Amino acid sequence: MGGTFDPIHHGHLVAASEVAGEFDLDEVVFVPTGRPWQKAAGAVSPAEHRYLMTVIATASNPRFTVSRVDIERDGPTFTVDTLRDLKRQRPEADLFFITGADVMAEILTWKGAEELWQLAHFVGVTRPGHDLAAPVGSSGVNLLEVPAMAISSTDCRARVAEHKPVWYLVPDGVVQYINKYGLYLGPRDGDGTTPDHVGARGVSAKAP
Ligand SMILES: Nc1ncnc2c1ncn2[C@@H]1O[C@H](COP(=O)(O)OP(=O)(O)OP(=O)(O)O)[C@@H](O)[C@H]1O
Ligand SMILES: O=C(O)c1ccc[n+]([C@@H]2O[C@H](COP(=O)([O-])O)[C@@H](O)[C@H]2O)c1
Repeated sequence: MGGTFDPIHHGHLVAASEVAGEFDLDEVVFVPTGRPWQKAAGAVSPAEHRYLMTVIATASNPRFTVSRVDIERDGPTFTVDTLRDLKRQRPEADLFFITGADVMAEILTWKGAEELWQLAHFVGVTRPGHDLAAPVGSSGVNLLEVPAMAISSTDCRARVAEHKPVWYLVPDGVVQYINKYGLYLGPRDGDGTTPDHVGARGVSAKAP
C-alpha cells in the first residue's frame, strides 16, 4: 500500500487489514512516498517522520511491514518504479497494490499507467465521499467495500494545527510521535522539528 502517510491513520490500517484478509495476503508492505509529485513541494512532512510514524503504526501487526524503496529513490515518486523495485526484492511475489477510491480515480494520470496492470493486481477500496470504479482500460482491478472510515491525513493535520485531539483517528504511538516533534502545529519549517514560536506540547496529545 503506497501513501504519503502524513500522518498514517486508521483509515489506512483498516483498508490494509481488510484487503489482506480478503485476498489472503502473506504481507502488506506500506510504502511511504519519497516525493509525491502531485502534492505541493514543501506541503509534505519530511520523509523520515512519515516513515517512522508508519513503522510505529504497523509495528504490532506481524503481517505489516514498511519499505523505504520510495524514500531512498531520488526524484519524484512514481508507482511504476515502486512496483519494479518491490518485484526485484521479491521476485516470487504476486503483488497487489492497494488504493482508496480517490486514488483509483487518478491512476490513468500516472506515469506509465498502461504498464501498471502488468506489474500488480490493483485493489481499490471504498472511501467515504468518493465513488469507487475501475479505471477505463484497466485489467485485473478488484474493488472491495471496507468499513467506512471518514478520516483523512489532511483532517488530522488540520486538527493538530487547531489544537484538537487526534486520539483514535491515528494510533496512540503516532499521536505521541506528532507531539514529540511538534508536527503540524505551524508553518512547515523544512525539517519537521518544532518551530521556535510553537510550544513543544500540542493539545492533541493530552490524555483522552
Ligand atoms: N479513510 C480511508 N479509507 C480508505 N482508503 C483511504 C483512506 N484514507 C486514505 N486512503 C487511501 O490510502 C492511500 C494513501 O493515502 P494518503 O496517505 O494520501 O492519505 P490521505 O488521508 O488521502 O491524505 P491527504 O488527506 O493528505 O491527501 C490512498 O490510496 C488513499 O486513497
Ligand atoms: O505513479 C504516479 O505517477 C503516482 C501519482 C500519484 C500518486 N501515486 C501513488 O499513489 C499512492 C497514494 O499517493 P498519495 O499522494 O495520495 O498519498 C502512493 O503510493 C503514490 O506514490 C503515484
